[in-house]
Amino acid sequence: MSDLEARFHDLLSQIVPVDSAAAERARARQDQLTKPPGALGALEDLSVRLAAVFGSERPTPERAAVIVCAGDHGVTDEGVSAFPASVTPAMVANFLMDTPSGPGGAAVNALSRSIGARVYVLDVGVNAALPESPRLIAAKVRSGTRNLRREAAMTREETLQAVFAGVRAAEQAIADGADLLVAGEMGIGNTTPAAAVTARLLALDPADVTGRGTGVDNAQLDHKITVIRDALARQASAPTDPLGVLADLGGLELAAMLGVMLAGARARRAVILDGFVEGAAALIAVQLQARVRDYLFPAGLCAERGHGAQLAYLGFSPLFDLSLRLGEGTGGVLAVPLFRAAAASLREMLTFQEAGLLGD
Ligand SMILES: O=C(O)c1ccc[n+]([C@@H]2O[C@H](COP(=O)([O-])O)[C@@H](O)[C@H]2O)c1
Ligand SMILES: Cc1cc2nc[nH]c2cc1C
Repeated sequence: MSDLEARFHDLLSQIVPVDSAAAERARARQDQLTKPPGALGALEDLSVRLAAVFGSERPTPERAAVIVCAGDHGVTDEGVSAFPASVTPAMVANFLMDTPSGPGGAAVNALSRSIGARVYVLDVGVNAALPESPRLIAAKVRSGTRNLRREAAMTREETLQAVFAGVRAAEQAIADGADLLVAGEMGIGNTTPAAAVTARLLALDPADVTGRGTGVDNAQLDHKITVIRDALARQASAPTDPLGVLADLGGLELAAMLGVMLAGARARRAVILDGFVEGAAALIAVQLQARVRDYLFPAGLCAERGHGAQLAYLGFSPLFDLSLRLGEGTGGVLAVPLFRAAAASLREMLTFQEAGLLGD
């Protein structure tokens, strides 16, 4: 076993179960708050899950950070995206650009500013030199993956290097004060590896989990499904080895997001998922270590086909459906105010008894 693989197993074993006693106290408190029991709907369940993560029936998830993991994909040679691969470095430059409104001119920057979340940009595999920036975490493993239609996208070592880059980025965000981590990504072509990983890990037909990504037409969608079928037909990874599936069919930014999820869980922070690409990384995370599931939180249902199957497998109900299909972590960022509100209901609402509203 390589040194990295040994460290990876240590990381998995250091993830402890969430605090179910705190969850029970939070549930009991929700039931006594000045409202009909259950009237805050999904916010109540969210608050109870947050209590379990933070080990308190009065959780305080306030500071949010989004880690946008970026990488390129050799499979773009097959024409699986509506946009050229050059958009990946261009968008990363946009995430880092100084604008009159503040740092970053992309949707994730604007949405994050609107809710006071910090944006970290992590390069694990962009196929171009990037501008220097204090906001860029430079951890390029290689300049994009290999073409997964023809060969394994990454070696196991490359995969683990990208995972640990994600771990370090999450640890940096946590050291800077984040208690809500949003996993986000940028990588032209990455809905193809996300669909391939999902099909293999959930034993589903590629046609059922492959969507239009950035907006491919019907003919391109059929071709994309064929590319994924060819990748699966190489039979180079078994569903019983999720890390092997990630190396074979995944991508560098998927691996980095896995690292963000594992590091977040180890540090007992909540990790908010965005869309379909995050969902694929989450499947790997929970198949490697089932305890991670309780630290992961869905945001909205995204428009990419297959996201619903991922959430169903994970046992999550989405918080909203805004037909988002952008990526970057945008859906996760939009969910942050709901997390703060859910926790505030537990902390700040009075019980009937505290409010003196109890009849006799
Ligand atoms: O995460 C999602 O649900 C999602 C759905 C559709 C598109 N994306 C974004 O679009 C890019 C991938 O789309 P594509 O068509 O190039 O595979 C990548 O940069 C993602 O951030 C992301
Ligand atoms: C412009 C653009 C922005 C993106 N952000 C995430 N994926 C993207 C794909 C494109 C094409």
